[in-house]
Amino acid sequence: MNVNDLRERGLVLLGCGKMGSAMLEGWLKGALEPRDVWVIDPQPSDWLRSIDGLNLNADLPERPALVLVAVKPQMMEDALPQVKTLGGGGTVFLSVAAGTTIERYERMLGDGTPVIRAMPNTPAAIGRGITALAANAEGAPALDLAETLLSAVGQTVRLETEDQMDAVTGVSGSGPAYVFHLIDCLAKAGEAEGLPPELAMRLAKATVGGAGQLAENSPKSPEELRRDVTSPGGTTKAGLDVLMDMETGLPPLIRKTVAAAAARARELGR
Ligand SMILES: NC(=O)C1=CN([C@@H]2O[C@H](COP(=O)(O)OP(=O)(O)OC[C@H]3O[C@@H](n4cnc5c(N)ncnc54)[C@H](OP(=O)(O)O)[C@@H]3O)[C@@H](O)[C@H]2O)C=CC1
Ligand SMILES: O=C(O)[C@@H]1CCC=N1
Repeated sequence: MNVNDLRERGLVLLGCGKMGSAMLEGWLKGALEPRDVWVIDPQPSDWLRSIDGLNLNADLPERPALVLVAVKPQMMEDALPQVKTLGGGGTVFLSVAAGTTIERYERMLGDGTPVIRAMPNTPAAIGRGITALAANAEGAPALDLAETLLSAVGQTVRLETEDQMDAVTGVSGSGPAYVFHLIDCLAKAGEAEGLPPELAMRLAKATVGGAGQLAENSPKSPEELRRDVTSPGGTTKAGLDVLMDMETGLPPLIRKTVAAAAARARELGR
């Protein structure tokens, strides 16, 4: 199966909120035309309504090549029956729902349904996401196509086992929220040190954005890059002594944060 199959047979997007829209926006930049896509969403956004040629809450094609499931896990029981008849064969189901396991889809859609489970993140909205993928045996032949689709919105990575998906969710799926919170905390701390709010926020955003890009592009490890900032007996060392405390600093806090997100993903999957 390849992108031509999507164009010939259609792609159905079940749920088109933040994540579905980020991905659709990426595909419409070149991989697909609006007429190739059927969107099912009870309250379509103004942006969706404005796309000429998009099949919005229209009758579905008989055998679409792929159904992308982008509803919240809690809505799954209500949403999935709308595409249940497409289970059991030629249509591939690609899910981005946190926690919802491949086995649960097989139970809901019937044995033999090709299922790919994926975990993207919201930097997809600017083509800078990363998506992890895992498939059942029937879905494995469609992994190349899923990667092609998802690489329109950033990097992709295949997991060795689906079991890794909840940890991935805790790290990169939810991760952007941790980083946005870090930006807020950094700006608030700057304000507390006497900076005007707008300046503090501008400094915080540029620092996190620039450091993230440097970490991604540099041949040096984050640890080396951190050392480059840290002059002996200087200001950074004073700050890091607080941040890197193994009992009260960031390491135990981030460990607990990621563990809580992964545990919630496992819970949602039940
Ligand atoms: N946001 C993120 O950072 C990430 C999200 N995900 C996963 O993506 C999925 C979607 O999350 P997100 O985009 O944030 O959530 P949103 O709430 O923004 O999007 C879900 C969409 O599904 C719609 N919907 C609700 N019920 C139905 C139904 N019965 N049939 C069809 N559509 C329905 C909602 O409509 P309405 O608003 O009217 O209820 C909404 O537009 C989740 O499973 C989440 O785990 C994965 C990775 C990252
Ligand atoms: O918060 C959530 O459940 C979703 C999954 C990963 C990011 N957002």
